[in-house]
Amino acid sequence: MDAPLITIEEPGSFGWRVFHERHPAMVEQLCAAHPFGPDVRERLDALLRETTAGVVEPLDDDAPDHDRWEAWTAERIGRPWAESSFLWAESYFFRKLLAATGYFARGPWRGVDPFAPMKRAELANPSTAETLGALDGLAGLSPADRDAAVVLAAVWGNRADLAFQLSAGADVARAGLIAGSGEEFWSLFESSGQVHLVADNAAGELAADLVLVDRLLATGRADQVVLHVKPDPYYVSDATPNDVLEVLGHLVGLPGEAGEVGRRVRDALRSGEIEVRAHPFFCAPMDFSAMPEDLRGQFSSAAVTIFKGDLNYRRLVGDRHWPATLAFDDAVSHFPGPLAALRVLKSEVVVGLDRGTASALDASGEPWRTEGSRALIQTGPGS
Ligand SMILES: O=P(O)(O)OC[C@H]1O[C@](O)(CO)[C@@H](O)[C@@H]1O
Repeated sequence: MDAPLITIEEPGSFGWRVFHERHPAMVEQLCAAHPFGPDVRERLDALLRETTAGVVEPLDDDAPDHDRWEAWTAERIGRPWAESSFLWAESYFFRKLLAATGYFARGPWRGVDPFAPMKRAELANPSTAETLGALDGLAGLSPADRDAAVVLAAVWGNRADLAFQLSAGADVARAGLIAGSGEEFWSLFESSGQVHLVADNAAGELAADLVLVDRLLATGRADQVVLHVKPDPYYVSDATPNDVLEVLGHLVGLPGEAGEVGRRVRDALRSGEIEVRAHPFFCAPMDFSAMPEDLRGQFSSAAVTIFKGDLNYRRLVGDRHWPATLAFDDAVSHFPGPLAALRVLKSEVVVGLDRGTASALDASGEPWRTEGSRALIQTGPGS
C-alpha cells in the first residue's frame, strides 16, 4: 500500500507554512543571536528566496558530506522547490542553512553550531531546572510508577511545560497520549540486551532521554545502550555529539537525583555501557526504509530500538498522507527488529490510531496533528 507524499506546494498547508512562515522567522532569530556579517545574511536571504520561490540549486561548498548530498539531491536539481516532498525539502533546507552560515567553510563560523544559543537557553531555562529537580520525586515512587514516569518524561521531553510530570502520577502526560502506554513500552524489554535510542532534540529532551537510558541500564533491561545523534546541527535543536557532552556536563553539576543520573551516565560512557554514534544517514533527506546496509546491520542486532520525536517518526513510517488507522506494524515492516516510537505530534503524518480515536480527534476541529498537544507510544516487532 502507498499513499501520496506530504508536500510543501499547497499554500496554507502545514509544509508550506514551515517554509513561508517558520523558516523566515528562524532566520531572523539566528541573525539576532549571532553577529553575522552582510555575506552570511545575504546567503540566508538568498536561501529563503530559493526555497520559497525558486528552483533547487546544487550545493556550492566542498564540505566532507558534499558527495553524499550530491547523490541525495541529483534528481531534484533545477526543479521547483514547491514540487518537493516536505521531508526531502526540509532536510535539504537545513543542510543549505548550515552552509550559508559558514559552518563548513574556512572562517570564523566554521564548526559553529548556529542553533547553540537556543539549545543553551533551553538548558538554562528555570523550567528545565524545575523539571530536572522533580527527578528527586522518583525515589518515592513504586518501580512500576517510576517506569511509567520515566517513559512519559521521555515522550514529552520536547514540551518543556509537560516534561517530567514525574511525581504527580503523570496524569497530564497520560491524558495527551492518543496511542499506547508506558506498560506497552516496557513490555518490549523481555530480556537484557543492546538497546538503541535514536535521539531527537538536545537540552531538556536529551536530559529526559538520558534519564530513560539510565533506567534501562539500572533495571538490567539493557546491558548496553547505543545513543544515535545527528553528525551535524539539524532541524534547529537536534542533538549532536557535542550536545550530549553539554547536557551531561549540566546534569553532573546539578544537586540531587539529576546529578546522580549525570554521574552514572558519565561512568557508563567511560565503561562503554553507553556508546554515542552519529551516522551520516541521520541527516539524510530520506525515509529510514532507505537506510544503508551498515546502519541496518546495527539495528538488526539490537534487542530494541527506540525512536524519539517527530522527525524520526516521519522517517520511520514514511512522510505520507497515510490513513491514521493504518497498522503501525505495516508502516514499519521495513525495520529489521523490535522498535518503539515515542513522539509528540508536530506534523501531519500519523498511523496506528484506533478508528474511534481518529474520528474523535478529527471531529474536535483542533489542529491535533501539528500543535504539539498530543503524543503517542507505538511499538512493533519490525520484520
Ligand atoms: O523535534 P522534532 O520532534 O523532531 O520535531 C521536528 C518537527 O518540527 C518541524 O520541523 C516543524 O514543525 C517538523 O517539520 C518536524 O518534523
